[in-house]
Amino acid sequence: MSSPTAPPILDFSPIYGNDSEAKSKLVEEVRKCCHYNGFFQITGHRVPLELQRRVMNCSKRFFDLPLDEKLQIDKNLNSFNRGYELLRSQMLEVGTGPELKEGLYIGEEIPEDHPYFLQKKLNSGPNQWPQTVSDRDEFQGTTMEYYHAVFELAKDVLAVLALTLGVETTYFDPLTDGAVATMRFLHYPAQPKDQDEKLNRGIGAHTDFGCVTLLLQDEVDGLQVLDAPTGQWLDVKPVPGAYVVNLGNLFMRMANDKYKSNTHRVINKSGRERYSIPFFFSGNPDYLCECLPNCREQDEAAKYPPITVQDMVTASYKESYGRAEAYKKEFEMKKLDQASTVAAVGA
Ligand SMILES: O=C(O)CCC(=O)C(=O)O
Ligand SMILES: [Fe+2]
Repeated sequence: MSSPTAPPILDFSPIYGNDSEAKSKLVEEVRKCCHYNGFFQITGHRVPLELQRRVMNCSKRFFDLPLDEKLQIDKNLNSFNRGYELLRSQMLEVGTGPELKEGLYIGEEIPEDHPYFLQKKLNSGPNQWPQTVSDRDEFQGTTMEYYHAVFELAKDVLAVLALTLGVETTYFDPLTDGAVATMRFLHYPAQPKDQDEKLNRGIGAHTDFGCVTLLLQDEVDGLQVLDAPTGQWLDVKPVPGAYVVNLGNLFMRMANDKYKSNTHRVINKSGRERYSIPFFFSGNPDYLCECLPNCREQDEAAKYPPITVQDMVTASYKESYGRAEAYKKEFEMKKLDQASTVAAVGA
């Protein structure tokens, strides 16, 4: 058996050109990746390197702020998933500790009179901007410029995914029109080198919830993808300017499990701070996710009933945050237990 290899790096530029042979080759390679584990990297896209550098600089400026200033925009203060998330808030992998990462959640600017806000659509509301970050206008401007650039790229990726399914590039327009996407600035502090691999995660083993994720990493590695057939964890080495693209659970469901949403994790053992910016494309909240064309044989049934983007993603969030809450409660109970034991001994 050949040894497993990390997600391939694909040149995306044929999609913007007229070389139909190069385009077909790209589509074929993407299709192969979708069947294998749903992960690939792309270069040759249209998001400028210079914009990626500016947005990474914004992210670092934010995380450098004192904790009390970051907590002024605590994401627990609103119900629409925007703002700052403290270290150790999430726990995606059963049996591990809360995750060693902090984040800033950003999305399309949705004012409080917008129908999406009024109807409580998925992650829809005003962004929570840090008031004390240096060069605040530039911070907001760059962040939104980047958000919109990656949104466009996500649409291009979906157009290619449509081609892999043998349908028109416009097939996903009803999914992308009015789509909701969430971007996270993430910061992983350096984990001590000798820390127990089993228990400490930057982000625990998980699959993504939505349709497709586009991830920008800095030059510090730490991201790993599980090679299901061999059980090995493969490093996804950072490639300057590239996006790691992976399919989420929603896309796998629509593809009747023919395309994969694969398990991945981050352990930052580099001894350095790590920064990344994942962009989670969910889709129009009202879009009804049904089995996609050419994803089943004629007599094969769809494995899943239709579900809206809104319902599918909301259910996934509830599950993962519920786990972190349950863990913290258990942890607090243990501390209380120990305190009462100590008190009894000391009495
Ligand atoms: O930071 C990374 O490299 C991966 C992040 C990730 O998997 C996620 O946020 O879902
Ligand atoms: Fe992920």
